[in-house]
Amino acid sequence: MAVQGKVDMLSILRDELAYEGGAASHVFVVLGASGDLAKKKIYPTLWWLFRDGLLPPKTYFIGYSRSKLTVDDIKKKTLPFMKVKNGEEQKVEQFFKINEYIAGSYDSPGDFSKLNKAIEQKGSCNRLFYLALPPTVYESVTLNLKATCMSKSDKWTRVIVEKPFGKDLESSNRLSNHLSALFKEEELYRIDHYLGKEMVQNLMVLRFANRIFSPVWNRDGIASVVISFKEPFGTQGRGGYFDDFGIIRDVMQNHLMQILTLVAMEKPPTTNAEDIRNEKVKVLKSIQPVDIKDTVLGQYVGKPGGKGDEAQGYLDDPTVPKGSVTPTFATAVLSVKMRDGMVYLLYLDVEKATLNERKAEVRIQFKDVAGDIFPDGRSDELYEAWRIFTPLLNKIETEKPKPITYVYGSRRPKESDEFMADRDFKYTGTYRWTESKETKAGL
Ligand SMILES: NC(=O)C1=CN([C@@H]2O[C@H](COP(=O)(O)OP(=O)(O)OC[C@H]3O[C@@H](n4cnc5c(N)ncnc54)[C@H](OP(=O)(O)O)[C@@H]3O)[C@@H](O)[C@H]2O)C=CC1
Ligand SMILES: O=C1O[C@H](COP(=O)(O)O)[C@@H](O)[C@H](O)[C@H]1O
Repeated sequence: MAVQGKVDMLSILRDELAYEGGAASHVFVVLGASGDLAKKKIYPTLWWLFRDGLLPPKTYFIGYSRSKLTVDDIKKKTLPFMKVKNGEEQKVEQFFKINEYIAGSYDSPGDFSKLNKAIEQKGSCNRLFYLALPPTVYESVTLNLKATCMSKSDKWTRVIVEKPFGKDLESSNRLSNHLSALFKEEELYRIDHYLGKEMVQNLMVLRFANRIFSPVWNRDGIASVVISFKEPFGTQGRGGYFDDFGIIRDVMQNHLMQILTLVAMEKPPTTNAEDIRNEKVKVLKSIQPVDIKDTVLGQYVGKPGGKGDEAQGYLDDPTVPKGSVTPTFATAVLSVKMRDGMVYLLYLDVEKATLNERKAEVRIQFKDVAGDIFPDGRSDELYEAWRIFTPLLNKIETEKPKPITYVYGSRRPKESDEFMADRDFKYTGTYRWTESKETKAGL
């Protein structure tokens, strides 16, 4: 799980570059430059930093992956995600001028030497390597980086690895050992970009800095919590990574667990990263492994008659192996038993290609209050409002009375004024149909 405080690329670059005073050269290498993360998040973020003048003057970008591409190909892929405004076209050109692309494999020392030569051409520089890659290649890539691409002399190297950190407990431990044998802790960043999201960061403030929620956020107040993630699009060519991992590893084990810990943890003594981490770990230790009987798994199929992406089921994505049973949907129920006896029931719900809206949501179900005056749980307002109108609506349905007519966009029909006048209706301050009536009502 990511270290709190080292959350997104923006903060990494700000932290790392600040103490250089902008004097040194920097080379940012995107490994997996041909992929989805690179085009949707990494290149756009680099562009925004460049556009807003947040990078040191001598900064260069190198994309690296196996696909035979050019900088122009990268530009075409990522432009739709860069949110370029009118008048910024020239700046975009300048941005791509400081980009390079190198095709190479993830296990060839020769290809990493090529990459190193390209970096060396920028002179003595600090180096950041962002692994926008499936975790299956982290070991070979980092071995090659260590052997061939580290900064020389007084310059530093940073290696940034993405979630999921491993594929299961064993491979995660192995990866930890592998990375710590190669790099110092200060050279390593483990990223979970959900920690950088404003709403996620606000969860602690919501819980621990106000009087509304703190008193009810306990075993007496909360019945259950539902944490959901829904996306309106499918894998869109990410089968090379996704099919090996599936939705539980992709989103549930990391993004949703980070949210879960922030929802369920006790108040930390301070907002210091270690204190928060310790509280989160206590929550995680209180959760039993998820049982298959408490889980529902699914995989999306194309929508009959749907257009474009909608028509494409998971198995129709050409990057997904035929007959794959990898889940793209999962719901799981967990229970967290805290030391004070507090029990949360947690529903985790992750879905790709489901709604036509995108959402990540935490829903808290509070317990019923004692002495509930609405014992049958019926929404009484709704019930009464329908009770009042249903006989009328039924009558209209059966008798079909002829409606009076009125002209589109005109004032209300004259007949209705007469109808109201017949009843000696007292107009009140809210009546707004005609100027004369408004005046009469004293508005
Ligand atoms: N996409 C997203 O929105 C986000 C993704 N991430 C993380 O980023 C990482 C990469 O994800 P993403 O970019 O979506 O995945 P992609 O499937 O797009 O993979 C990235 C690149 O890796 C190479 N690749 C793909 N599959 C394999 C494979 N089996 N073996 C070797 N190389 C492969 C491909 O490049 P080539 O063939 O050219 O070498 C591909 O372009 C993952 O760890 C993911 O969890 C994190 C946050 C968001
Ligand atoms: O890590 C990932 O996150 C994205 C969703 O993140 P968002 O910030 O774009 O909402 C998800 O699409 C992807 O599958 C997963 O790898």
